[in-house]
Amino acid sequence: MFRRPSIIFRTTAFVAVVCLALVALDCWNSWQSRTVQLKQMSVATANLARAMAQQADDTIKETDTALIGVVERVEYDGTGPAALERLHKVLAMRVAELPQLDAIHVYDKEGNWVVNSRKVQPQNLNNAEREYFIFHRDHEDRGPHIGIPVKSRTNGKLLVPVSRRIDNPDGSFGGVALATIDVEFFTRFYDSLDIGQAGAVALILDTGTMMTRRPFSPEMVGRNMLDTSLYRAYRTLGPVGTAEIKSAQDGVTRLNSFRRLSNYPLFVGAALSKDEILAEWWNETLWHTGGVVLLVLIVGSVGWRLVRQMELQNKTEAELRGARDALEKLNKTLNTLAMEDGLTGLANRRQFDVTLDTEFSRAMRDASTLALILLDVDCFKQYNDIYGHTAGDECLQTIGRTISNLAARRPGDLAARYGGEELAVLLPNTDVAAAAVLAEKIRSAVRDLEIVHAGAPDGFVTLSAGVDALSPAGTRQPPKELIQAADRALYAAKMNGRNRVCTAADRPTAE
Ligand SMILES: Nc1nc2c(ncn2[C@@H]2O[C@H](COP(=O)(O)OP(=O)(O)OP(=O)(O)O)[C@@H](O)[C@H]2O)c(=O)[nH]1
Repeated sequence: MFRRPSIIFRTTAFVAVVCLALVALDCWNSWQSRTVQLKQMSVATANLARAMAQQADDTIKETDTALIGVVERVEYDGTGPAALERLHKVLAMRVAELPQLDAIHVYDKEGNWVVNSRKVQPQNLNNAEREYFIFHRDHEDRGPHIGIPVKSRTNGKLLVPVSRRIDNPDGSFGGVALATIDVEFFTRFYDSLDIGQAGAVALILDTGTMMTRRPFSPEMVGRNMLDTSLYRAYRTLGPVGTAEIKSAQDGVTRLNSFRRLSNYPLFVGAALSKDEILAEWWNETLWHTGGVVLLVLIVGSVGWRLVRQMELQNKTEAELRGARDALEKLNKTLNTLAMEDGLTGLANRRQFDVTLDTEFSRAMRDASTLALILLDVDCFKQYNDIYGHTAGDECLQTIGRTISNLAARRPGDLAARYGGEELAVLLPNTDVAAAAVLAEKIRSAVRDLEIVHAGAPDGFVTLSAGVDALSPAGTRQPPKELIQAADRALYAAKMNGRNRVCTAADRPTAE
């Protein structure tokens, strides 16, 4: 059977649910705003990578366009003294126009320096061992080639070589045209980007060689990046993608976006530190978590006080109920004590008087009968004298029990101690004859107890009884007269030799 939980349990559960709901709501809210923050930053890094890729693409495109012109001139004008003089001027002009360029060079098929954009034209220098030279010598491909970064022989700068092959009229290898982009050009652009303290960006060759990066360090230029997580992510997810990567170098976890250049075999990577991305979110989260904790504490403490109050109220109510029950019990006991005879356990005189009045009125009202038996222990003075007062008390108790067992069978019947050794039985709706029969039963039962009484005529304790009753047709008379009539009958019983029942007509019914 389902038992409804107590109000205290329900209140405690309600407060607990409210507190938990507040905490859960705050956690969910915080997690949502963290997800949004990371998503926004992912878009931001992707946009950054797009801008970097565009810048690198444009820079190389401009450089390559200049190279195409140079190759065309050399292939058509040749490398005679007049042509070289004109070419030198053109090269110087191109370099002056394009801020990213450090220089433009032309090498013959042996790698010897033919002409360049600088004012001074060094003699007897050879670049045949450079990677880009070897590439063009061995490949007939006429497209641009982005080489691995080199250090300038003339000014020591770090340079990104962009080169094209020059063919002889018969299609054989005739030399190389080279334009070098200053690494610092990219570095300056990357420094202008807002990527926080721990952010990083890089320009990397598709083959895994680092061109440049921010934070910049000269040793990183030309480094092989094949083993890095960024390169692996690019290879796996590329040409465009985003990945969360923990740096092996500085241990910082970053949100990386990478993108391949549209026209050249390079890719850029843009990364923002996750800690920096989430710094503001952390700040906000700490504030409202503090607020929620405070709220939970307030709700919890108010709830706790409420529950305590209820417990106290319940306890007080239980105590009051207990006190009321105890009082009722005490009242009952007092009532019983007030209405009961302490020795025999029968009703006392007070109760007898009250009941007589009540039953008398009822009998008059209903024109019914009401009988009264008065009983008196015979020669009781002698009994006390012979056996002592305590034995006398015990004898009265025994007689009381016997009367109680025989009389008072019906709800309205009442057996009472009328006074001293005198007892009474009140019987509503009973006539004299029926009362006399009951009186005889009592007398006989007491005699049959065979309580030895050396002072009594037949050696045992006996009773005498007087019986009378109101008749329905009788005239109205006070209850006192019923008692007097029964008493007269009792007197008659005594006079006629005791141990007998007499009615008001003074006729003994037993010997
Ligand atoms: N032990 C004891 N004796 C009581 C009690 N109440 C009354 N008595 C005694 O009962 C005796 C009544 O004596 P009496 O009125 O002379 O009558 P009796 O000796 O019974 O003689 P009859 O009534 O004429 O047979 C008195 O001695 C009372 O002291 C009681 O509660 N206990």
